[in-house]
Amino acid sequence: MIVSNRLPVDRVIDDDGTATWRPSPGGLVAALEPVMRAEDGIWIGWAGVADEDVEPFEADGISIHPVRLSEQELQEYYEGFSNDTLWPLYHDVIAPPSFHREWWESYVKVNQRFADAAAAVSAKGAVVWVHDYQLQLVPAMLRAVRPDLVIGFFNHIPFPPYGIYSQLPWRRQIIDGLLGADVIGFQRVADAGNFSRAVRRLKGYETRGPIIEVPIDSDDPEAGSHRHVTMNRHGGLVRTVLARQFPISIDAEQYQTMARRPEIQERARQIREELGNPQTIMLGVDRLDYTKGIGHRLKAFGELLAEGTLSAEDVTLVQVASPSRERVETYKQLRDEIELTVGRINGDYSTLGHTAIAYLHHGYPREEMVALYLAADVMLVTALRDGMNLVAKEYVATRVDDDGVLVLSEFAGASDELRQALLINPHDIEGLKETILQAIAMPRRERVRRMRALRKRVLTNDVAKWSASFLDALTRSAHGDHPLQNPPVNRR
Ligand SMILES: O=P(O)(O)OC[C@H]1O[C@H](O[C@H]2O[C@H](CO)[C@@H](O)[C@H](O)[C@H]2O)[C@H](O)[C@@H](O)[C@@H]1O
Ligand SMILES: O=c1ccn([C@@H]2O[C@H](COP(=O)(O)OP(=O)(O)O)[C@@H](O)[C@H]2O)c(=O)[nH]1
Repeated sequence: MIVSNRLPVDRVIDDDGTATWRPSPGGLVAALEPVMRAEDGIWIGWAGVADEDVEPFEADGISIHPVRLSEQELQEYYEGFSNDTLWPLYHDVIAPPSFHREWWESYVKVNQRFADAAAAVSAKGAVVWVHDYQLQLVPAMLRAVRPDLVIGFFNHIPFPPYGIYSQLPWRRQIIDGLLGADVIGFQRVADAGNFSRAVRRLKGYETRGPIIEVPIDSDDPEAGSHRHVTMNRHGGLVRTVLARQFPISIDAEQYQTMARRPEIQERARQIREELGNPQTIMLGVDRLDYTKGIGHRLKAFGELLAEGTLSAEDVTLVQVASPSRERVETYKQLRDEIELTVGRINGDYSTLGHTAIAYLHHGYPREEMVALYLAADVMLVTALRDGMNLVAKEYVATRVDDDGVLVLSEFAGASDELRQALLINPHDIEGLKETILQAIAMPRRERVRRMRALRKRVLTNDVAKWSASFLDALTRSAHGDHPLQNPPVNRR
Protein backbone atom coordinates (compact mmCIF):
# COMPACT_ATOMS: atom_id res chain seq x y z
CA MET A 1 0.00 0.00 0.00
CA ILE A 2 1.19 3.48 -0.86
CA VAL A 3 0.24 6.48 1.25
CA SER A 4 1.14 9.87 -0.25
CA ASN A 5 -0.33 13.35 -0.24
CA ARG A 6 -0.94 13.20 -3.99
CA LEU A 7 -2.83 10.52 -5.85
CA PRO A 8 -1.66 9.73 -9.40
CA VAL A 9 -4.69 11.62 -10.69
CA ASP A 10 -6.13 15.03 -9.76
CA ARG A 11 -9.84 15.74 -9.79
CA VAL A 12 -10.62 18.82 -11.85
CA ILE A 13 -13.98 20.59 -11.60
CA ASP A 14 -14.79 22.47 -14.82
CA ASP A 15 -16.66 25.79 -14.93
CA ASP A 16 -19.90 23.96 -15.75
CA GLY A 17 -19.44 21.78 -12.64
CA THR A 18 -18.44 18.56 -14.42
CA ALA A 19 -15.64 16.59 -12.78
CA THR A 20 -12.80 14.96 -14.72
CA TRP A 21 -9.41 13.49 -13.77
CA ARG A 22 -5.98 14.53 -15.05
CA PRO A 23 -2.47 13.23 -14.24
CA SER A 24 -0.99 14.83 -11.09
CA PRO A 25 2.06 17.08 -11.39
CA GLY A 26 5.55 16.34 -10.12
CA GLY A 27 8.13 13.60 -9.85
CA LEU A 28 6.68 11.68 -6.90
CA VAL A 29 3.70 10.49 -8.91
CA ALA A 30 5.83 10.02 -12.06
CA ALA A 31 8.09 7.63 -10.13
CA LEU A 32 5.47 5.74 -8.11
CA GLU A 33 2.98 5.12 -10.91
CA PRO A 34 5.04 2.45 -12.71
CA VAL A 35 5.77 0.80 -9.35
CA MET A 36 2.10 0.58 -8.48
CA ARG A 37 1.12 -0.67 -11.92
CA ALA A 38 3.49 -3.59 -11.43
CA GLU A 39 2.12 -4.42 -7.94
CA ASP A 40 -1.45 -5.18 -7.00
CA GLY A 41 -1.81 -2.49 -4.38
CA ILE A 42 -3.88 0.29 -2.88
CA TRP A 43 -2.94 3.97 -3.15
CA ILE A 44 -4.21 6.31 -0.42
CA GLY A 45 -4.00 10.05 -1.07
CA TRP A 46 -5.71 13.38 -1.59
CA ALA A 47 -7.69 13.88 -4.82
CA GLY A 48 -6.32 17.39 -5.49
CA VAL A 49 -9.48 19.42 -4.71
CA ALA A 50 -11.01 20.52 -1.40
CA ASP A 51 -14.32 19.49 0.13
CA GLU A 52 -14.98 16.61 -2.28
CA ASP A 53 -15.98 13.15 -1.11
CA VAL A 54 -14.78 10.65 -3.68
CA GLU A 55 -15.49 6.93 -3.30
CA PRO A 56 -12.61 4.47 -3.85
CA PHE A 57 -12.17 3.56 -7.53
CA GLU A 58 -9.86 1.76 -9.96
CA ALA A 59 -7.58 3.70 -12.33
CA ASP A 60 -5.38 1.78 -14.77
CA GLY A 61 -5.28 -1.23 -12.47
CA ILE A 62 -4.51 0.80 -9.32
CA SER A 63 -7.02 0.80 -6.46
CA ILE A 64 -7.39 4.44 -5.43
CA HIS A 65 -8.64 5.48 -1.96
CA PRO A 66 -9.12 9.26 -1.78
CA VAL A 67 -8.72 11.13 1.54
CA ARG A 68 -10.89 14.22 1.98
CA LEU A 69 -9.36 17.63 2.83
CA SER A 70 -11.46 20.67 3.71
CA GLU A 71 -10.67 24.06 2.19
CA GLN A 72 -9.22 25.17 5.54
CA GLU A 73 -7.03 22.05 5.76
CA LEU A 74 -5.86 22.61 2.21
CA GLN A 75 -4.72 26.07 3.24
CA GLU A 76 -3.19 25.09 6.58
CA TYR A 77 -1.84 21.55 6.07
CA TYR A 78 -0.88 21.60 2.34
CA GLU A 79 -0.24 25.20 1.30
CA GLY A 80 0.75 26.27 4.83
CA PHE A 81 2.73 23.74 6.86
CA SER A 82 3.81 21.48 3.98
CA ASN A 83 4.65 24.09 1.37
CA ASP A 84 5.35 27.28 3.32
CA THR A 85 7.04 25.79 6.42
CA LEU A 86 8.63 22.43 5.60
CA TRP A 87 9.35 22.93 1.87
CA PRO A 88 11.51 26.08 2.29
CA LEU A 89 13.09 24.76 5.53
CA TYR A 90 14.09 21.45 3.93
CA HIS A 91 15.40 23.24 0.80
CA ASP A 92 18.15 25.22 2.56
CA VAL A 93 15.80 28.12 3.49
CA ILE A 94 16.09 29.52 -0.07
CA ALA A 95 12.83 31.28 0.88
CA PRO A 96 12.04 32.09 4.53
CA PRO A 97 9.84 29.44 6.19
CA SER A 98 6.70 30.59 8.06
CA PHE A 99 5.93 29.04 11.44
CA HIS A 100 2.28 29.05 12.54
CA ARG A 101 0.89 26.96 15.37
CA GLU A 102 -2.52 26.52 13.71
CA TRP A 103 -0.80 25.15 10.58
CA TRP A 104 0.98 22.59 12.75
CA GLU A 105 -2.29 21.57 14.41
CA SER A 106 -3.85 21.05 11.00
CA TYR A 107 -0.80 19.01 9.89
CA VAL A 108 -1.21 16.70 12.92
CA LYS A 109 -4.94 16.32 12.27
CA VAL A 110 -4.54 15.53 8.56
CA ASN A 111 -1.64 13.11 9.20
CA GLN A 112 -3.91 11.29 11.66
CA ARG A 113 -6.60 11.04 8.98
CA PHE A 114 -4.17 9.48 6.49
CA ALA A 115 -2.92 7.06 9.20
CA ASP A 116 -6.50 6.08 10.10
CA ALA A 117 -7.34 5.50 6.43
CA ALA A 118 -4.27 3.27 5.99
CA ALA A 119 -4.98 1.38 9.24
CA ALA A 120 -8.58 0.74 8.18
CA VAL A 121 -7.79 -0.92 4.84
CA SER A 122 -4.46 -2.70 5.52
CA ALA A 123 -4.47 -6.46 5.69
CA LYS A 124 -2.72 -8.09 8.65
CA GLY A 125 1.06 -7.78 8.31
CA ALA A 126 0.74 -5.66 5.15
CA VAL A 127 3.60 -3.58 3.79
CA VAL A 128 2.71 0.13 3.94
CA TRP A 129 4.95 2.63 2.16
CA VAL A 130 4.43 6.23 3.28
CA HIS A 131 5.80 9.07 1.13
CA ASP A 132 7.21 12.50 1.68
CA TYR A 133 7.34 15.52 3.94
CA GLN A 134 3.58 16.09 3.99
CA LEU A 135 3.09 12.85 5.97
CA GLN A 136 6.04 12.56 8.37
CA LEU A 137 3.85 11.79 11.41
CA VAL A 138 2.02 8.91 9.72
CA PRO A 139 4.59 6.14 10.46
CA ALA A 140 4.33 6.53 14.28
CA MET A 141 0.58 7.12 14.16
CA LEU A 142 0.15 3.94 12.16
CA ARG A 143 2.47 1.88 14.34
CA ALA A 144 0.53 2.98 17.45
CA VAL A 145 -2.65 1.27 16.22
CA ARG A 146 -1.24 -1.40 13.86
CA PRO A 147 2.07 -2.78 15.21
CA ASP A 148 1.61 -5.77 12.87
CA LEU A 149 2.28 -3.63 9.76
CA VAL A 150 5.65 -3.33 8.03
CA ILE A 151 6.10 0.41 7.60
CA GLY A 152 8.45 2.17 5.18
CA PHE A 153 8.89 5.91 4.65
CA PHE A 154 10.57 7.64 1.71
CA ASN A 155 11.52 11.32 1.77
CA HIS A 156 11.53 12.74 -1.78
CA ILE A 157 13.04 16.08 -0.83
CA PRO A 158 16.34 16.85 0.95
CA PHE A 159 16.65 16.43 4.72
CA PRO A 160 18.38 19.61 5.93
CA PRO A 161 21.54 19.96 8.04
CA TYR A 162 20.88 20.15 11.80
CA GLY A 163 21.58 23.92 11.99
CA ILE A 164 18.60 24.50 9.70
CA TYR A 165 16.35 21.65 10.85
CA SER A 166 16.64 22.74 14.47
CA GLN A 167 14.73 25.96 13.66
CA LEU A 168 11.54 23.91 13.44
CA PRO A 169 9.48 24.38 16.63
CA TRP A 170 8.10 20.82 16.21
CA ARG A 171 11.47 19.22 15.42
CA ARG A 172 11.16 16.45 18.04
CA GLN A 173 7.63 15.46 17.06
CA ILE A 174 8.67 15.04 13.41
CA ILE A 175 11.61 12.82 14.36
CA ASP A 176 9.31 10.71 16.57
CA GLY A 177 6.83 10.46 13.70
CA LEU A 178 9.44 9.22 11.22
CA LEU A 179 10.97 6.75 13.66
CA GLY A 180 7.66 4.87 13.63
CA ALA A 181 8.89 3.39 10.31
CA ASP A 182 11.02 0.24 10.00
CA VAL A 183 12.98 1.71 7.08
CA ILE A 184 13.41 5.42 6.25
CA GLY A 185 14.69 6.16 2.75
CA PHE A 186 16.38 9.34 1.52
CA GLN A 187 17.59 10.49 -1.90
CA ARG A 188 21.23 11.16 -0.95
CA VAL A 189 23.85 9.92 1.51
CA ALA A 190 23.99 13.46 2.94
CA ASP A 191 20.22 13.49 3.65
CA ALA A 192 20.42 10.23 5.61
CA GLY A 193 23.44 11.61 7.53
CA ASN A 194 21.58 14.84 8.37
CA PHE A 195 18.63 12.81 9.67
CA SER A 196 20.80 10.56 11.87
CA ARG A 197 22.53 13.63 13.33
CA ALA A 198 19.16 15.21 14.14
CA VAL A 199 18.10 11.96 15.88
CA ARG A 200 21.28 11.93 17.98
CA ARG A 201 21.09 15.63 18.88
CA LEU A 202 17.38 15.81 19.62
CA LYS A 203 16.64 12.36 21.02
CA GLY A 204 20.05 11.19 22.21
CA TYR A 205 19.49 7.81 20.51
CA GLU A 206 22.50 5.81 19.42
CA THR A 207 23.18 5.14 15.75
CA ARG A 208 25.44 2.48 14.18
CA GLY A 209 26.00 3.40 10.54
CA PRO A 210 22.52 3.42 8.99
CA ILE A 211 20.91 1.71 12.03
CA ILE A 212 19.12 3.81 14.64
CA GLU A 213 18.38 2.28 18.03
CA VAL A 214 15.02 3.45 19.38
CA PRO A 215 14.69 2.61 23.10
CA ILE A 216 11.62 0.66 24.22
CA ASP A 217 10.14 1.01 27.67
CA SER A 218 10.08 -2.58 29.01
CA ASP A 219 7.02 -1.70 31.19
CA ASP A 220 5.15 -0.81 28.00
CA PRO A 221 2.49 -3.52 27.55
CA GLU A 222 2.99 -3.15 23.76
CA ALA A 223 6.78 -3.70 24.03
CA GLY A 224 6.51 -7.31 22.88
CA SER A 225 4.55 -6.41 19.76
CA HIS A 226 7.39 -4.41 18.18
CA ARG A 227 9.44 -5.84 15.34
CA HIS A 228 13.12 -6.72 15.67
CA VAL A 229 13.60 -5.78 19.31
CA THR A 230 17.16 -6.35 20.46
CA MET A 231 19.30 -5.52 23.44
CA ASN A 232 21.78 -2.68 22.99
CA ARG A 233 25.28 -2.53 24.43
CA HIS A 234 23.94 -0.97 27.66
CA GLY A 235 21.51 -3.85 28.18
CA GLY A 236 18.44 -1.78 27.24
CA LEU A 237 15.69 -2.95 24.89
CA VAL A 238 15.75 -1.20 21.53
CA ARG A 239 13.80 -1.34 18.29
CA THR A 240 16.07 -0.87 15.25
CA VAL A 241 15.26 1.43 12.33
CA LEU A 242 17.22 1.55 9.07
CA ALA A 243 17.81 5.07 7.65
CA ARG A 244 19.68 5.07 4.37
CA GLN A 245 19.84 6.49 0.83
CA PHE A 246 17.77 4.93 -1.96
CA PRO A 247 18.13 7.32 -4.96
CA ILE A 248 14.87 7.35 -6.91
CA SER A 249 14.75 6.89 -10.69
CA ILE A 250 12.45 6.66 -13.70
CA ASP A 251 10.96 4.03 -15.98
CA ALA A 252 13.89 4.47 -18.38
CA GLU A 253 12.66 1.80 -20.80
CA GLN A 254 9.36 3.64 -21.24
CA TYR A 255 11.17 6.89 -22.17
CA GLN A 256 13.47 5.05 -24.53
CA THR A 257 10.53 3.35 -26.25
CA MET A 258 8.65 6.63 -26.62
CA ALA A 259 11.76 8.30 -28.05
CA ARG A 260 11.85 5.71 -30.84
CA ARG A 261 8.25 6.31 -31.92
CA PRO A 262 8.24 7.94 -35.39
CA GLU A 263 5.43 10.38 -34.53
CA ILE A 264 7.35 11.63 -31.46
CA GLN A 265 10.55 12.05 -33.51
CA GLU A 266 8.49 13.91 -36.09
CA ARG A 267 7.09 16.15 -33.33
CA ALA A 268 10.68 16.90 -32.22
CA ARG A 269 11.54 18.03 -35.77
CA GLN A 270 8.37 20.10 -35.85
CA ILE A 271 9.31 21.82 -32.57
CA ARG A 272 12.67 22.86 -34.04
CA GLU A 273 10.95 24.18 -37.13
CA GLU A 274 8.35 26.10 -35.12
CA LEU A 275 11.21 27.77 -33.23
CA GLY A 276 12.69 29.01 -36.54
CA ASN A 277 15.37 26.29 -36.87
CA PRO A 278 17.90 27.81 -34.47
CA GLN A 279 21.39 26.26 -34.39
CA THR A 280 20.95 25.37 -30.72
CA ILE A 281 17.87 24.67 -28.63
CA MET A 282 18.35 24.83 -24.88
CA LEU A 283 15.60 23.46 -22.63
CA GLY A 284 14.51 23.92 -19.03
CA VAL A 285 11.58 21.92 -17.58
CA ASP A 286 10.49 22.67 -14.04
CA ARG A 287 7.52 23.22 -11.81
CA LEU A 288 7.48 26.97 -11.30
CA ASP A 289 9.29 26.65 -7.95
CA TYR A 290 11.98 28.85 -6.36
CA THR A 291 14.09 25.76 -5.66
CA LYS A 292 14.63 25.12 -9.37
CA GLY A 293 16.97 28.06 -10.06
CA ILE A 294 14.99 29.29 -13.09
CA GLY A 295 15.99 32.90 -12.33
CA HIS A 296 19.70 32.00 -12.21
CA ARG A 297 19.38 30.25 -15.60
CA LEU A 298 17.64 33.28 -17.14
CA LYS A 299 20.26 35.63 -15.70
CA ALA A 300 23.11 33.64 -17.25
CA PHE A 301 21.37 33.41 -20.65
CA GLY A 302 20.36 37.10 -20.51
CA GLU A 303 23.96 38.17 -19.85
CA LEU A 304 25.29 36.04 -22.71
CA LEU A 305 22.80 37.74 -25.02
CA ALA A 306 23.61 41.20 -23.62
CA GLU A 307 27.35 40.67 -24.15
CA GLY A 308 26.72 39.48 -27.70
CA THR A 309 28.37 36.12 -26.98
CA LEU A 310 25.10 34.46 -28.01
CA SER A 311 22.34 35.73 -30.27
CA ALA A 312 18.64 34.91 -30.38
CA GLU A 313 19.08 34.11 -34.09
CA ASP A 314 21.27 31.14 -33.15
CA VAL A 315 20.11 30.01 -29.72
CA THR A 316 16.61 29.60 -28.29
CA LEU A 317 15.86 28.73 -24.69
CA VAL A 318 12.60 26.81 -24.27
CA GLN A 319 11.45 27.13 -20.66
CA VAL A 320 8.55 24.97 -19.52
CA ALA A 321 7.43 26.35 -16.15
CA SER A 322 4.50 24.18 -15.10
CA PRO A 323 2.01 25.76 -12.67
CA SER A 324 2.57 24.78 -9.03
CA ARG A 325 1.13 25.72 -5.61
CA GLU A 326 -0.31 28.84 -7.16
CA ARG A 327 -2.06 30.19 -4.05
CA VAL A 328 1.12 30.25 -1.92
CA GLU A 329 2.47 33.82 -1.78
CA THR A 330 6.13 32.94 -2.49
CA TYR A 331 5.06 31.09 -5.63
CA LYS A 332 2.94 34.05 -6.79
CA GLN A 333 5.93 36.38 -6.33
CA LEU A 334 8.21 33.96 -8.16
CA ARG A 335 5.87 33.85 -11.13
CA ASP A 336 5.84 37.65 -11.32
CA GLU A 337 9.65 37.83 -11.12
CA ILE A 338 10.25 35.14 -13.74
CA GLU A 339 7.69 36.52 -16.17
CA LEU A 340 9.09 40.05 -15.79
CA THR A 341 12.60 38.74 -16.54
CA VAL A 342 11.45 36.68 -19.53
CA GLY A 343 9.55 39.69 -20.89
CA ARG A 344 12.59 41.95 -20.54
CA ILE A 345 15.00 39.49 -22.17
CA ASN A 346 12.60 38.83 -25.04
CA GLY A 347 11.90 42.54 -25.47
CA ASP A 348 15.62 43.35 -25.60
CA TYR A 349 17.00 40.47 -27.67
CA SER A 350 14.28 38.70 -29.70
CA THR A 351 13.81 39.43 -33.39
CA LEU A 352 10.61 39.05 -35.39
CA GLY A 353 11.65 35.59 -36.54
CA HIS A 354 13.49 34.41 -33.40
CA THR A 355 12.26 34.55 -29.82
CA ALA A 356 15.08 34.33 -27.27
CA ILE A 357 12.98 32.50 -24.66
CA ALA A 358 9.94 30.39 -25.53
CA TYR A 359 8.25 30.54 -22.13
CA LEU A 360 5.44 28.03 -21.52
CA HIS A 361 3.39 28.20 -18.32
CA HIS A 362 1.71 24.83 -18.89
CA GLY A 363 1.89 21.21 -17.84
CA TYR A 364 2.50 18.88 -20.80
CA PRO A 365 1.77 15.18 -21.32
CA ARG A 366 4.68 12.74 -21.33
CA GLU A 367 4.77 12.37 -25.15
CA GLU A 368 5.29 16.11 -25.58
CA MET A 369 8.00 16.06 -22.90
CA VAL A 370 9.86 13.35 -24.81
CA ALA A 371 9.61 15.32 -28.07
CA LEU A 372 11.00 18.39 -26.26
CA TYR A 373 13.88 16.35 -24.81
CA LEU A 374 14.68 15.00 -28.30
CA ALA A 375 14.63 18.50 -29.77
CA ALA A 376 16.92 19.96 -27.07
CA ASP A 377 20.64 20.15 -27.80
CA VAL A 378 21.33 21.33 -24.26
CA MET A 379 19.26 20.51 -21.16
CA LEU A 380 19.60 23.00 -18.31
CA VAL A 381 18.95 21.76 -14.76
CA THR A 382 20.08 24.55 -12.46
CA ALA A 383 18.26 23.74 -9.20
CA LEU A 384 19.43 25.54 -6.07
CA ARG A 385 18.34 22.47 -4.10
CA ASP A 386 16.35 19.47 -5.38
CA GLY A 387 15.67 16.06 -3.84
CA MET A 388 16.50 14.22 -7.07
CA ASN A 389 15.23 15.95 -10.29
CA LEU A 390 13.75 13.30 -12.51
CA VAL A 391 13.79 15.63 -15.52
CA ALA A 392 17.59 15.16 -15.73
CA LYS A 393 17.16 11.37 -15.84
CA GLU A 394 14.29 11.56 -18.35
CA TYR A 395 16.42 13.67 -20.72
CA VAL A 396 19.19 11.06 -20.62
CA ALA A 397 16.82 8.09 -21.07
CA THR A 398 15.21 9.80 -24.07
CA ARG A 399 18.48 10.40 -25.96
CA VAL A 400 18.54 7.11 -27.88
CA ASP A 401 20.74 8.95 -30.43
CA ASP A 402 23.48 9.29 -27.73
CA ASP A 403 23.46 13.03 -28.39
CA GLY A 404 22.61 16.10 -26.30
CA VAL A 405 24.40 17.76 -23.38
CA LEU A 406 23.11 17.77 -19.80
CA VAL A 407 24.09 20.76 -17.65
CA LEU A 408 23.31 19.69 -14.08
CA SER A 409 23.39 21.45 -10.74
CA GLU A 410 25.47 19.79 -8.06
CA PHE A 411 22.64 20.72 -5.66
CA ALA A 412 20.23 18.28 -7.34
CA GLY A 413 20.28 14.72 -5.99
CA ALA A 414 20.74 13.43 -9.56
CA SER A 415 24.29 14.83 -9.59
CA ASP A 416 25.46 12.05 -7.22
CA GLU A 417 24.93 9.57 -10.04
CA LEU A 418 25.11 11.58 -13.27
CA ARG A 419 28.79 12.47 -13.00
CA GLN A 420 29.36 12.74 -16.79
CA ALA A 421 26.98 15.69 -17.02
CA LEU A 422 28.49 19.18 -16.99
CA LEU A 423 28.16 19.83 -13.27
CA ILE A 424 27.61 23.43 -12.18
CA ASN A 425 27.09 25.62 -9.14
CA PRO A 426 24.05 27.73 -10.16
CA HIS A 427 25.03 30.53 -7.77
CA ASP A 428 28.21 31.05 -9.80
CA ILE A 429 26.73 32.95 -12.76
CA GLU A 430 30.12 33.33 -14.54
CA GLY A 431 30.71 29.58 -14.18
CA LEU A 432 27.22 28.84 -15.44
CA LYS A 433 27.73 31.09 -18.50
CA GLU A 434 31.03 29.37 -19.32
CA THR A 435 29.40 25.95 -18.97
CA ILE A 436 26.51 26.94 -21.26
CA LEU A 437 29.06 28.01 -23.89
CA GLN A 438 31.01 24.78 -23.38
CA ALA A 439 27.79 22.77 -23.84
CA ILE A 440 26.87 24.61 -27.04
CA ALA A 441 30.35 24.18 -28.51
CA MET A 442 30.97 20.60 -27.35
CA PRO A 443 32.21 18.37 -30.21
CA ARG A 444 29.95 15.46 -31.13
CA ARG A 445 32.53 12.88 -30.11
CA GLU A 446 32.57 14.21 -26.52
CA ARG A 447 28.78 14.55 -26.42
CA VAL A 448 28.40 10.91 -27.41
CA ARG A 449 31.02 9.71 -24.92
CA ARG A 450 29.32 11.51 -22.03
CA MET A 451 25.77 10.61 -23.05
CA ARG A 452 26.61 6.92 -23.44
CA ALA A 453 27.97 6.80 -19.90
CA LEU A 454 24.96 8.69 -18.54
CA ARG A 455 22.52 6.44 -20.36
CA LYS A 456 24.17 3.31 -19.05
CA ARG A 457 23.70 4.64 -15.54
CA VAL A 458 20.02 5.59 -15.92
CA LEU A 459 19.04 2.45 -17.83
CA THR A 460 20.67 0.22 -15.23
CA ASN A 461 19.38 2.05 -12.17
CA ASP A 462 15.73 2.49 -13.08
CA VAL A 463 12.65 2.96 -10.93
CA ALA A 464 11.97 -0.80 -10.77
CA LYS A 465 15.38 -1.29 -9.21
CA TRP A 466 14.77 1.59 -6.80
CA SER A 467 11.47 0.19 -5.52
CA ALA A 468 12.82 -3.37 -5.42
CA SER A 469 15.81 -2.31 -3.30
CA PHE A 470 13.62 -0.30 -0.90
CA LEU A 471 11.00 -3.04 -0.58
CA ASP A 472 13.72 -5.65 -0.15
CA ALA A 473 15.22 -3.68 2.74
CA LEU A 474 11.73 -3.31 4.19
CA THR A 475 10.76 -6.97 4.01
CA ARG A 476 14.16 -8.00 5.35
CA SER A 477 13.65 -5.60 8.24
CA ALA A 478 10.33 -7.32 8.94
CA HIS A 479 12.37 -10.47 9.59
CA GLY A 480 14.81 -8.63 11.83
CA ASP A 481 17.48 -8.56 9.14
CA HIS A 482 18.67 -4.99 8.59
CA PRO A 483 21.18 -4.96 5.74
CA LEU A 484 24.09 -2.79 6.87
CA GLN A 485 25.82 -2.66 3.52
CA ASN A 486 25.44 0.23 1.09
CA PRO A 487 22.57 -0.04 -1.39
CA PRO A 488 23.45 -1.16 -4.91
CA VAL A 489 22.49 2.20 -6.44
CA ASN A 490 25.00 4.88 -5.60
CA ARG A 491 28.03 6.76 -6.95
CA ARG A 492 30.28 5.30 -9.62
O1 LIG B 1 2.27 17.71 -5.13
P1 LIG B 1 2.76 19.10 -5.48
O2 LIG B 1 2.73 20.02 -4.30
O3 LIG B 1 2.05 19.63 -6.70
O4 LIG B 1 4.30 18.99 -5.91
C1 LIG B 1 4.77 18.01 -6.82
C2 LIG B 1 5.78 17.07 -6.14
O5 LIG B 1 6.96 17.83 -5.91
C3 LIG B 1 8.00 17.23 -5.14
O6 LIG B 1 8.72 16.25 -5.90
C4 LIG B 1 9.89 15.61 -5.40
O7 LIG B 1 9.92 14.26 -5.78
C5 LIG B 1 10.66 13.91 -6.95
C6 LIG B 1 10.64 12.39 -7.07
O8 LIG B 1 11.30 11.80 -5.96
C7 LIG B 1 12.08 14.45 -6.86
O9 LIG B 1 12.79 14.13 -8.06
C8 LIG B 1 12.05 15.96 -6.70
O10 LIG B 1 13.38 16.45 -6.50
C9 LIG B 1 11.21 16.36 -5.49
O11 LIG B 1 11.04 17.77 -5.50
C10 LIG B 1 7.43 16.68 -3.85
O12 LIG B 1 8.45 16.05 -3.10
C11 LIG B 1 6.24 15.76 -4.07
O13 LIG B 1 5.69 15.37 -2.81
C12 LIG B 1 5.18 16.53 -4.84
O14 LIG B 1 4.08 15.68 -5.15
O1 LIG C 1 4.87 19.99 -18.25
C1 LIG C 1 5.38 19.11 -17.55
C2 LIG C 1 6.43 19.38 -16.65
C3 LIG C 1 6.96 18.32 -15.91
N1 LIG C 1 6.46 17.07 -16.05
C4 LIG C 1 7.01 15.94 -15.27
O2 LIG C 1 7.08 16.28 -13.89
C5 LIG C 1 8.14 15.56 -13.28
C6 LIG C 1 9.01 16.52 -12.48
O3 LIG C 1 9.77 15.77 -11.60
P1 LIG C 1 11.12 16.31 -10.93
O4 LIG C 1 11.65 15.23 -10.09
O5 LIG C 1 12.06 16.82 -11.98
O6 LIG C 1 10.68 17.58 -10.06
P2 LIG C 1 9.45 17.85 -9.05
O7 LIG C 1 8.44 18.62 -9.84
O8 LIG C 1 8.92 16.54 -8.59
O9 LIG C 1 10.04 18.68 -7.96
C7 LIG C 1 8.90 14.87 -14.39
O10 LIG C 1 8.50 13.51 -14.46
C8 LIG C 1 8.46 15.62 -15.65
O11 LIG C 1 8.49 14.87 -16.84
C9 LIG C 1 5.43 16.80 -16.94
O12 LIG C 1 5.00 15.65 -17.09
N2 LIG C 1 4.92 17.83 -17.66
